[in-house]
Amino acid sequence: MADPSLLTVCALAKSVPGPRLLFGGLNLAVGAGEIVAITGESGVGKSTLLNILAGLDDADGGEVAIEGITFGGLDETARTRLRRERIGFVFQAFHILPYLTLQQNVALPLALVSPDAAAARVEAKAMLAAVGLGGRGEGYARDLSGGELQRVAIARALVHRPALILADEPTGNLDSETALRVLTLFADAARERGAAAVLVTHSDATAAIADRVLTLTTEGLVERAR
Ligand SMILES: Nc1ncnc2c1ncn2[C@@H]1O[C@H](COP(=O)(O)OP(=O)(O)OP(=O)(O)O)[C@@H](O)[C@H]1O
Repeated sequence: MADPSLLTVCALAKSVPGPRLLFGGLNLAVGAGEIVAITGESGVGKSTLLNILAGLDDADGGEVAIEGITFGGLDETARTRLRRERIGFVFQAFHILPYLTLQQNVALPLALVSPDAAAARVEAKAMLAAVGLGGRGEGYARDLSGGELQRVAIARALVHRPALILADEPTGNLDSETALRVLTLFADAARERGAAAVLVTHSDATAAIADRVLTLTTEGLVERAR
């Protein structure tokens, strides 16, 4: 049985201007080593939920705790630090910085928490190779396809071995073989070093590596029979 304390979400509520309720009374517990997939119709609020879990957006009510630490009790500096050190985030729009090389982009999470630039370079290089982009580290985002950018984003989210991985449609731009390759990285992070992962997805292959598949509704997350 997984330890339910890595990510706990209690009575979370969020509305957007309209006003329209995206969700209310949302509860979730994700243990170390557990992978949860979240599905739901377009516009239902999956990306908004992920942003709240990462402390990038505020809920209207409820609480999110990572390893027992609630975002609500932290100032902006402490929030940023928790996010940098403990979370790896794959954004739907990737957000690869155009003025840094790909290797520098991937090394960024390490550079922000450790002064050892040489070690960060080595780890970034290895991570790029792991997503099938070995030898491309000196290139820039402008030269990459959507699927390649997505893989750089995944390498950057995993390089600092975060306790919590949050990924928004992480295989949306990938062919099935490449998708399987990156999904193995998520699965390895969970099984080998006890990371917890929340993956927003429409893909059956991604749902297949998850321990639970949940559907987002206005009443919260509903477990899907498998
Ligand atoms: N700041 C905002 N102002 C108004 N509406 C917003 C705001 N932020 C989000 N929304 C709306 O909230 C809804 C949920 O958006 P969100 O991106 O979370 O959905 P999603 O489930 O991830 O969708 P998709 O699967 O298409 O990516 C959308 O209808 C969006 O237009």
